[in-house]
Amino acid sequence: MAIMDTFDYDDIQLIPSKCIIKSRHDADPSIQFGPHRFNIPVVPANMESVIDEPLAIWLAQNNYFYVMHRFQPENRLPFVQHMHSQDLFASISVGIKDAEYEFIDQLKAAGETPEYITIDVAHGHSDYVINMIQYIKENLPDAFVIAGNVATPEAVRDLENAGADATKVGVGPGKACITKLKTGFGTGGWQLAAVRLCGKAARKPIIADGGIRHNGDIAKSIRFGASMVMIGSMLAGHQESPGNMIKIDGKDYKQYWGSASEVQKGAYRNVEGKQMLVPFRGSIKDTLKEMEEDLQSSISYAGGKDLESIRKVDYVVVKNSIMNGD
Ligand SMILES: NC(=O)C1=CN([C@@H]2O[C@H](COP(=O)(O)OP(=O)(O)OC[C@H]3O[C@@H](n4cnc5c(N)ncnc54)[C@H](OP(=O)(O)O)[C@@H]3O)[C@@H](O)[C@H]2O)C=CC1
Ligand SMILES: Nc1nc2c(ncn2[C@@H]2O[C@H](COP(=O)(O)O)[C@@H](O)[C@H]2O)c(=O)[nH]1
Repeated sequence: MAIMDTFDYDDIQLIPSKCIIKSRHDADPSIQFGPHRFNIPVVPANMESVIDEPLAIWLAQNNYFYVMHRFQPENRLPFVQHMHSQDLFASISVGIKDAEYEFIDQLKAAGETPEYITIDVAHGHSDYVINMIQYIKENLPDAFVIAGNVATPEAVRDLENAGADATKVGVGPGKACITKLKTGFGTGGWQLAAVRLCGKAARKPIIADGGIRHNGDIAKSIRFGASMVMIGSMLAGHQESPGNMIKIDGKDYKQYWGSASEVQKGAYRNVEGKQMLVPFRGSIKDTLKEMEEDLQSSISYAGGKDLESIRKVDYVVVKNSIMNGD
């Protein structure tokens, strides 16, 4: 089967509806996601070059969603305990290898249920992911389980039916990704259309993961069915970001590396990611504030008062021409 009618973020413009608010301040861009309500539907990617413990603490304290990465596995139980000792929600990632089942056992034995657990693998449409969803639900029934990553409506339905509370959509659209080049597979170039297809099949929330290049792409993700948007490269260049700062010709950059890169894996085996530099952008607090303000504007253009109004707007397919005026 070939899916012919596809598009990506740059191919779409949303059409304004009559404004019903006096000020953009009156627009509410918050989102209920699992057991918490967050300021905006944005979550930094669960990558070692995007999030670390100090940033996770700041995000949780300030009402932003976060997902801690899984690349220092021994730190995860102390991390959950540390978050809970401060009355903050814990949100962690797991893989699907055998040792990860022992980690779920450890959490249970310690009496620590993270509020959110993300099953983070490249190809999430798999019985091994389904087994992990079921194991977490059996042993830590109060955890909100996010499973991914997937690219198809069938995958969304299979993971939801296995017990996932949300699914994460996006195989290969990431900035540090070379999956599409090395394997020929994925949603690179049609990520927004994949979000739309998956969103139509979903009965539970979906996270659009990868390919966000402008703040307006967040509103477009919401329009096409996402409840939350995961962002890597655009959130990796801040003073709070874990990557090293590099100066070239007087300009500051931060290192951003893929979770399946040689840098992350420590060996050139099954590499599907690269390391790159992203421009330094100052504090993440300012970037998140700007995203919030831009979403408030989006809600105003949608003719509503909250994110729900964005889901109803019409759109046009302009095929790669939204930058023509620049
Ligand atoms: N969103 C995306 O497009 C992508 C994201 N990533 C990120 O990179 C990190 C590493 O991912 P991943 O390689 O899944 O992690 P893991 O090394 O934990 O692999 C997951 C498990 O699935 C098995 N597996 C079977 N088929 C595949 C496949 N096609 N791709 C990957 N694993 C497979 C692996 O076995 P074995 O290793 O023996 O094959 C391994 O046991 C994750 O954080 C992931 O999110 C990576 C690529 C794409
Ligand atoms: N194919 C790969 N995808 C990766 C890798 N590391 C992370 N990712 C995915 O990218 C998004 C972030 O995308 P961005 O466009 O916002 O930068 C992240 O959440 C993962 O799903 C990798 O090594 N290879």
